[in-house]
Amino acid sequence: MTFTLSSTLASSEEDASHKSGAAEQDELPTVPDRVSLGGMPIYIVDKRLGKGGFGQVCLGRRLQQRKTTPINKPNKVAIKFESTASKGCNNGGPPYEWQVYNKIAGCYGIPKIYAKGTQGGFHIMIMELLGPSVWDVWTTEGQSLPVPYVACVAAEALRALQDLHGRGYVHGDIKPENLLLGAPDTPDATRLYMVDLGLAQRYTSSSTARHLPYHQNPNEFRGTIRYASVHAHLGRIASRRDDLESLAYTLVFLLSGCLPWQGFQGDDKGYQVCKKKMDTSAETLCGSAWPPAFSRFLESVLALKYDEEPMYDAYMALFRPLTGNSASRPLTIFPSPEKTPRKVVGRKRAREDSAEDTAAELGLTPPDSQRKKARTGWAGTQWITVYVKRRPMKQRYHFNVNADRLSTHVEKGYKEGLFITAVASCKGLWAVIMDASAKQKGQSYKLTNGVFMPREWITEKWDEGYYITAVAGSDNFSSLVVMSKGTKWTQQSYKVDSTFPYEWIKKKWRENFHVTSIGTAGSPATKQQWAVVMSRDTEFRHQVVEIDFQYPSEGIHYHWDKGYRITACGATQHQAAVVMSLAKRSNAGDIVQETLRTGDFPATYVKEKWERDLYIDLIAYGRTAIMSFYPYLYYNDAKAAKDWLINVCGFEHNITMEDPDGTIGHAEVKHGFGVVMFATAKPAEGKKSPKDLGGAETASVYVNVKELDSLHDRAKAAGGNITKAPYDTDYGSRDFSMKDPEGRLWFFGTYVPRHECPDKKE
Ligand SMILES: Nc1ncnc2c1ncn2[C@@H]1O[C@H](COP(=O)(O)OP(=O)(O)OP(=O)(O)O)[C@@H](O)[C@H]1O
Repeated sequence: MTFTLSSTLASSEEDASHKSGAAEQDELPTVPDRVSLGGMPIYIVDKRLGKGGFGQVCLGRRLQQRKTTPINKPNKVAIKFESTASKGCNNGGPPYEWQVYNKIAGCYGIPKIYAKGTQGGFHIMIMELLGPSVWDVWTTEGQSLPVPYVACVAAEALRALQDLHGRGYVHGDIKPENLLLGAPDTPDATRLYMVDLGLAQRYTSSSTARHLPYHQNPNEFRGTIRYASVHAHLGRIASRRDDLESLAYTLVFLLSGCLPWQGFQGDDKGYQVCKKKMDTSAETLCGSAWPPAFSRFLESVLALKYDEEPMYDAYMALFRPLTGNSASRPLTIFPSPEKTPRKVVGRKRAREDSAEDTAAELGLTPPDSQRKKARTGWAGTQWITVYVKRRPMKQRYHFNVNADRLSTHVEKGYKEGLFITAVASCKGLWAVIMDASAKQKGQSYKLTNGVFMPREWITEKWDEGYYITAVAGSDNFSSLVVMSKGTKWTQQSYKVDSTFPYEWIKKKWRENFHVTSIGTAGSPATKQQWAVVMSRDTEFRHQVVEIDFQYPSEGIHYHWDKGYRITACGATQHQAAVVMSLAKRSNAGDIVQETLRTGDFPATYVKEKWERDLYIDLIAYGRTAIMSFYPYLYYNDAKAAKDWLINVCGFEHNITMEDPDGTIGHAEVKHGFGVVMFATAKPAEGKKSPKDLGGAETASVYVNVKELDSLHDRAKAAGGNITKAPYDTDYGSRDFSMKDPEGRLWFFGTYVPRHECPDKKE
């Protein structure tokens, strides 16, 4: 069983490659040479079939072989030994896995358990003998399996998961090593089974059968890094969607032989892998080499909510057409449910279309315009502003403030009786919110140059009775720390760390501290740092942390509904963290709160919010989103560009040509965020254009966003050269550009998070 915290997990997935090795035989405790459990015949222990983190599985042969045996006392069995001293057993008690097997007996695709007992210092489970794992088959077949095989694995694993989930459990460790075939030379040799329930967990309450409440424990990880869902990496309580995400990664691994996040090493391997998963869209991962069913499945699974019931039947229906006909099918698959024949009007559908259509019919693929993209593969940074409804009051905001100008604004505010309530930094400039909400008796602030959190100054101010009430850091580690007098807090402590210091927060929670501010500094080019400030005797009763590689919308809504409100937030360029608190006051849950994410500082929106008595309470700038991306191609001969794409890069779909009329157009990205402006290089009279392109004779080729990654890869494979775009466009962040082998074709993409994303709890 794999059951370790993230820091110790690095080796667990690598274990997969050296299961059942004779060379390792000696490292394991010697198991008895025969097993005799009450009610069962005696079994001679034969060769080892496999081993895991805590146990080993051996072949058992019945001492007295019979021509015919009762179904539950076969001649050959698998015997799983786990030392009673093993960490997987609770104080020598039976392994946790046994409980799960008891609860789910008879589940589709789970091996039969004949007996369990203890003998000679081992917990012993006698189970149905199975054959090689899908990992073994993948290895023998040259580290990639054909589509029909993988589609069968998909369909069968889905059926087994449907049954397991139906019984209130999630598996928690779906991977090729835990998917086994039936015993060779038996009628079940081509059936698929799921083993290793050591990480299985209930996701429903055993008494009410209702879904367990949502919760995130950042830093807590169970599973195997390579196949774990992003939610598992982020420490969210396991739910059905996690098994399906792991299954999707398993399928891609079986098809393609590798996953893009393999090869990370070091202490932060789990973090790096998770980040890479978040930055990889379903289209990129599944590529265009495989039938679209795989990316449809992944895309749909990634969009599942915490407690949403997956559409197992629809998923199975996606894969079934790819499994081949029943005579040639490499694995036995569960018969498809009775289906009303679909009326096909017009043309005869190609196989790939039929998977698409099935998915659409089953509601898996809503039209692009409605589809909420879980991961589009491009990180984006935005302003996050959190608003709270208050009695009418004066509030002022300043943004894009240069260090030299800061004091002018602040002093002016102080003269008007306002205090700084929130600060943030974006691209080396500062944002400051001042208002009359704080019941403060005095305030002091310090702007440092290149030093994140000026310890000496903070200590001095603490001694004078001030507490940190707001903090922000910039890309070069300069910081703006605001300390105030008049809070009811009695003690304060802060921690600066390159990873979000959740363990420290948990320790401080136990000492009656609560998070009161968060600041971040650094950029991807340097190390990033979090500063978390915690204070004692706050107005909070309980806090939770939501952290993600995008704005953690689901967790925020869940906790809003439970009466929590956002009381601190911060974001680096990789992650956003939100702290939500339950106040001691019983009516605190009535507080109206809204959030907004915007590409630019939300100046115009703030005014509109003020009209509704909503005032900025918190502000941060950092990564909030996986952006939609609208690429465009620019070439001085559009036809040649198209030819190059189609004939050399093998790029077929969704290319539309536009006349080189020199006008500026704009396109709305249908899913996700963003209105992206684009322009041809020859500007029309009086219109804006990208800076360095004016005057060239050009045409543009617009490429559907979905094709970007495959285009990118194919062009690279065809000898294209990918470079950084040489200029910033007027319309947003530059990203990258690409030339064909002759240096002719320019391809560049840009994303602009111009679209506002409001979120509210009233
Ligand atoms: N019923 C079975 N028949 C044949 N081989 C089996 C059977 N059950 C398990 N094995 C083999 O033993 C290996 C380890 O089994 P299992 O995963 O249940 O053990 P574990 O100690 O819980 O492993 P891990 O630490 O990887 O979670 C499997 O990968 C498989 O190769």
